[in-house]
Amino acid sequence: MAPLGTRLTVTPKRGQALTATRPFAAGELVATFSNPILALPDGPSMRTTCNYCLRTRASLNRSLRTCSACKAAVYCDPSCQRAHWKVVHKAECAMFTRVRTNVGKDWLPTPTRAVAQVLLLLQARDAATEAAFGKGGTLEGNVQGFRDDEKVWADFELQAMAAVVYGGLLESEEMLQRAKEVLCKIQTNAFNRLDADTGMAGIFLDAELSMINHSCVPNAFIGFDKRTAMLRAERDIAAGDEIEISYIDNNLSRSTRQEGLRLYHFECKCPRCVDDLDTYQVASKSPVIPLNKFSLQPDLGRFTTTPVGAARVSSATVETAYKAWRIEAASGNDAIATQRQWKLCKALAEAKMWAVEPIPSTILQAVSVCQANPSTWAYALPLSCFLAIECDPFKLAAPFMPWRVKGVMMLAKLLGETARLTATEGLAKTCPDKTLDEVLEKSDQMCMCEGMLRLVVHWATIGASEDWEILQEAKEMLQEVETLEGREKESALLRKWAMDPDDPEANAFFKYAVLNPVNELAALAIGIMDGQLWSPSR
Ligand SMILES: C[S@@+](CC[C@H](N)C(=O)[O-])C[C@H]1O[C@@H](n2cnc3c(N)ncnc32)[C@H](O)[C@@H]1O
Repeated sequence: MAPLGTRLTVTPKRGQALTATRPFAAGELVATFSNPILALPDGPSMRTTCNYCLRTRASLNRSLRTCSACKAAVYCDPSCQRAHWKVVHKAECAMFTRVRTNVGKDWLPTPTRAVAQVLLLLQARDAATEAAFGKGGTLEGNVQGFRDDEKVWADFELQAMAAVVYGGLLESEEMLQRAKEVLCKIQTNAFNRLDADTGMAGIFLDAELSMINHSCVPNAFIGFDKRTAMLRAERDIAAGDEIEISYIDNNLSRSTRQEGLRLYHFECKCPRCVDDLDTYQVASKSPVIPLNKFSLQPDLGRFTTTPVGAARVSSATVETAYKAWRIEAASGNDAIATQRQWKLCKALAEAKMWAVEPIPSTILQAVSVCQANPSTWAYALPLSCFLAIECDPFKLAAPFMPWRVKGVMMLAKLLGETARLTATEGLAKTCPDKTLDEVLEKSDQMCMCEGMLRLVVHWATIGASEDWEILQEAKEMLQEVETLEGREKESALLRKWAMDPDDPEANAFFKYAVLNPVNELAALAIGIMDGQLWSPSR
């Protein structure tokens, strides 16, 4: 069954597909998926994450209760424990006693646990699991494709064996074969449930959601909230359009994307792949560009003319830089490693291709490096401004995309902090740079902060669920900032701008009080990356 507003179709070259039966506006929720067959945290984090609702101990800020039988699975409360027992833990609980006895561990690697769960649910004749994973089940497995890849298949054999042994299942050739087929289906259909807020991963598999095919220029995206996946339109979708999401980071170069898609066993024929388009070329064709009128990059012309006046570097150069960067990035993320990674971005930086990886990832990492050291802390602000105006809008042309909203929220928080320090004169003491200090001194950082918060509240309301932590936090901060004494006039103008960005007076104020200082700060970023960050001087 397909969710309301969609229907299942079958295409000759791509198998089953999900197609819209009515139009969806950009940002609109297409469907929610709350009854996954698999929803589990990654390996060892099953000890620090509620095994049912998948909220982490850190986000809940309290200790979790452990299953008294297996002493492995943990829960945030008795209702989650009962619900998990019903959906799967009843079948898998004894497995963890075996694991402890055999290898002295209280967790299993994610794929092993996932395969064991499916096999145990099949054994218990669970209807949904049978319909998806049973003989003639709905899920594509690309079994032959995996079998042809010797290295992958050898890996699958080990994982399948572990699932059968720890699952306490009959160790027959038939069971092992079945376990490998289950693994193929999981690999093809499960989502990496990357939690944007905590950075925690895990896997999520829902049989209906698995019907969605891939494109590197998708028209939809998925967000996760606890045990629910939400499918939203990334741009307007017309009735009759196939709904497509990206299985991988679609901003990476073509060969890196192809490497990521290898495990799905198909050749992507999207325009980005066929014409080998870079991030800017894709952004320039995006139908959601006009939404950026209400954003930190309201100069819509930039979407079609950027990078300005520079010769584009070839995709081969991008590939080489990214490959070298990936090796370097794996070696560390401290200041020295980040500086080395930045050097590998040189060719792209000279061409001003700021939104092309590995530049954004390196700058984002530099933000963390700055924040870890009091003498460089303030540099995080110009670097984040740069990401918000020169990288994120071109990588994610829709301003409601959660990663983009998160970047603006990061700025709001930094500004709240620098405003507090400037007011107490603490910033001048810690700010490592005179020019930065001067820009901050003359800017109204509270106005900038409020502008950011209004953007977050506006876009998160469109592209995320009401209880998204970032949205809640932004609303609370906005309430505080709005009610600060002495800023009634500024706040009224920003409120007016949020309601009508075309209002001349409000728009001019937003430009003067928010956009101009953000651009001035961003202008310092490359100098910081090229030198000051690594040898701060005053
Ligand atoms: C999650 S499933 C999607 C549903 C699948 N089409 C089916 O019939 O069950 C992933 C598999 O769908 C196919 N697929 C997804 N996107 C595709 C695309 N753009 N072109 C061709 N095949 C695609 C590949 O076989 C891939 O391994």
